[in-house]
Amino acid sequence: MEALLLGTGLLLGAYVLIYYNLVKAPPCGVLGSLRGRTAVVTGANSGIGKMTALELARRGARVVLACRSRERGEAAAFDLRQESGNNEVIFMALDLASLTSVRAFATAFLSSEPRLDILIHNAGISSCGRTRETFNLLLRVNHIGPFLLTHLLLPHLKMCAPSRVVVVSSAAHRRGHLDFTRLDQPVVGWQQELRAYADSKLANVLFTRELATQLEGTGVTCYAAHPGPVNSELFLRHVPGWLRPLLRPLAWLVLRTPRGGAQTPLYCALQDGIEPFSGRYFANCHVEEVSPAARDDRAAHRLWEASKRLAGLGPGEDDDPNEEPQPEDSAAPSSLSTTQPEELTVSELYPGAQSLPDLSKLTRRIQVKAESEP
Ligand SMILES: NC(=O)c1ccc[n+]([C@@H]2O[C@H](COP(=O)([O-])OP(=O)(O)OC[C@H]3O[C@@H](n4cnc5c(N)ncnc54)[C@H](O)[C@@H]3O)[C@@H](O)[C@H]2O)c1
Repeated sequence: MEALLLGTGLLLGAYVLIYYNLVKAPPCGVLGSLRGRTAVVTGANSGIGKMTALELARRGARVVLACRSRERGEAAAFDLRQESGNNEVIFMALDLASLTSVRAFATAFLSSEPRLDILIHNAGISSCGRTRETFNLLLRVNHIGPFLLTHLLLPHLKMCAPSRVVVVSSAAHRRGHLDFTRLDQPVVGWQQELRAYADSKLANVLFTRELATQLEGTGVTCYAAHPGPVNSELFLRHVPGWLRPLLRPLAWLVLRTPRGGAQTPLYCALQDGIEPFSGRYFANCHVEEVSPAARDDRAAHRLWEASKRLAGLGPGEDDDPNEEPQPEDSAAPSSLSTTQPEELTVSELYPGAQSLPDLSKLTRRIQVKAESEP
């Protein structure tokens, strides 16, 4: 009897611990008005991206949902307009697997939208599904597409500085390893897919690191964000149909909600004062140290050069980091979000929400002089 009680107590304790640490992660997004600001969120028709877009819309931003499917993208835009009461939520077509589509999106965006303040690379895949491509589809969607999109949208980001780029990465980057001789090799079978997913998430962290270096002094900052383990369709949609009804309740029980998962990307997009951590990796709304492979500046630079080739960036298109940014819009506030007098502050709405990362816990970024590829 005692053993039974002890066992039940332990189980309950473990569940409460998991529930409050993982499922109910404290909201740490910042409240402030984003009126007059424009944000792009990729893959915003579901999961973490949809919740991220909702929070940005609630703060008054014009939000562009960059999604692959017109039907699902338009439906999400409709939902988000209803839920946020903000009519400035629109859909624009973007398929990150196609470099032509990325270019078409950038052309349409740059010609129709006068500004870009926040770019959130959220879209991602964990498997190739039934698609058989001649290239590494996971790297293409999770890294090369976002790499190209960032380059093409940089003129707007610079013009609107201070502006931000957030790359939704994953703790899976710790298992990643980049083999530069086989970067674009097609991925076959679930084991290779798992490895390629981790590699692409490592690419996200290294890309963010190098991007920060390239953008120093421009007022555009960037962050890699780990949303935590989230109950979304990312992995479930590739699980055999018969297994899904078993896994769904388990996932609901132990994983974070998409809204919880959106908190760290939102923090990176909105929190004032984190600019000195440009290029760093955040989890649970705190800056975190990454694995040695993910803080290797030489690898980051090598990946940058390889990505330029894989993204088909011509020499003229490679953004010149020394180029003078255009003058800041004098009407725009100097920080990304502005807390309006009539609005609630984070601590009023979410008591106990975390604020700035504890600077004393930070390990300095190791500066390794990047060398050009042999
Ligand atoms: N769910 C988790 O536990 C978890 C953990 C760590 C990181 N992440 C990351 O969070 C991000 C969002 O994932 P999620 O969990 O919300 O899953 P999700 O499957 O709900 O969202 C992924 C989104 O990306 C879109 N997408 C896929 N391929 C695309 C393409 N070719 N072009 C444009 N959009 C495309 C999908 O349509 C979908 O809207 C991903 O980058 C993922 O790697 C998720």
